[in-house]
Amino acid sequence: MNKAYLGLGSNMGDKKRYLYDAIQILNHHEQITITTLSSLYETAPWGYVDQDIFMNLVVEIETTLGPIELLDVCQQIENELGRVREFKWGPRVIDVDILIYNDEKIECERLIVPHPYMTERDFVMIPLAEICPQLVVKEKKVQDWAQNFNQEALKIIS
Ligand SMILES: Nc1nc2nc(S)n(CCO)c2c(=O)[nH]1
Repeated sequence: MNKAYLGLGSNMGDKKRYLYDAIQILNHHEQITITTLSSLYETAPWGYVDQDIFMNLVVEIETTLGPIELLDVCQQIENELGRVREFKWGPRVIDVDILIYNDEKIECERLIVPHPYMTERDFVMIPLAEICPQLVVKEKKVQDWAQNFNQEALKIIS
């Protein structure tokens, strides 16, 4: 059995609904079990800032899928929910990123794990610290990475 952490985000349309639908598709996949969900956070856009605020959360899963098979499922979910890639780091109805896969370091054309930008992103590290503060990522505990960010900047929404 493999353990992975996925970062989900949306900043277009009914953001909560898109995130809920993505979680439902993951949970109904016969080779994926959702074991923990972070809270849902309202977050300021990172990377390309001239866009709407995001909603983000992190999901812990157990899966029998390999990393590329899991990536295929994540991309299928994005396609199924209507994601259109207009430009890099632009607005999107849904994003499902693989952040961590076991303790593997993967670097291939389609996939880099741990996610290359994850430790620079409050919208990843703060939800991740909520569910697995002691996990070590890039040789440092998640809780220590999360302390680099202003915890107040992210609002937990119900
Ligand atoms: N707050 C926030 N900013 C973002 N910038 C990009 S790109 N993304 C997409 C992440 O792959 C986000 C995001 O999910 N949340």
